[in-house]
Amino acid sequence: MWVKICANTNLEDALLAAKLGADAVGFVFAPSKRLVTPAEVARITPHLPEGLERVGVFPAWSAEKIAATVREAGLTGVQLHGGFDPELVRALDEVFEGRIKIIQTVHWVVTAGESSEAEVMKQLRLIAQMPVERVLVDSKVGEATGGTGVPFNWAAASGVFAADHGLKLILAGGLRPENVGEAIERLQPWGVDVASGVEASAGRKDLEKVARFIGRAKALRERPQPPGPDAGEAA
Ligand SMILES: O=C(O)c1ccccc1N[C@@H]1O[C@H](COP(=O)(O)O)[C@@H](O)[C@H]1O
Repeated sequence: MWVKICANTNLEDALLAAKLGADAVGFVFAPSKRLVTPAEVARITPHLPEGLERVGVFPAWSAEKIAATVREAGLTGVQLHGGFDPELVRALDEVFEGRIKIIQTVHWVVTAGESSEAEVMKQLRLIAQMPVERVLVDSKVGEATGGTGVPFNWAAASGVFAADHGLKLILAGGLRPENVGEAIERLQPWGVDVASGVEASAGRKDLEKVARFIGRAKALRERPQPPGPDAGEAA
């Protein structure tokens, strides 16, 4: 199970996540209580272990601005959190020639009830035609598109996660040490991602919560995936 500990704001927390077995750490450049600047992240990433993925969470910026931030901050991945824009995905793939992992976020609008299922399914079919393997499904609550601490309806989402669209689905939204095991058992995602559920306060991680979250997630395995470029990297 691939695990990302997101919304880091300092070196201590990012190193803690790495030490406890996270596969990736995230840094939020979208409007957030956990917002960081490229310069701040540039002071953190040189001190992280080599194999640890460093993912920037971006709003709807241009490909040029995202690429400049990736370079300045020393990132290995981008999480496109400001909607699905095929042109942006193509432009980033071209600029980085596949060297950067792209995670496309799809939002499950929690107030939309079961109609979210059809909308998310539609977006996954479109994304499956793009040079993107990883898709993060996160809750949208009102205008808040991330870091909400609110899970979406896992029962309604079970068909989406069980469908064979050839994508690696990452579950996010309101995950915590207490519910991540149930979430994985019900949806069997390829990976999980958490921000607020492992915090002591906004932007500060809680050691014990991070340890319990990673321990629980790593104890469970994802659904077997078809072999691809990432095969075997998140066992
Ligand atoms: O974490 C944030 O503050 C944030 C703000 C704006 C966009 C994305 C953000 N984080 C992403 O949201 C998911 C879910 O957060 P939570 O676990 O429900 O608090 C998180 O994994 C980040 O990828």
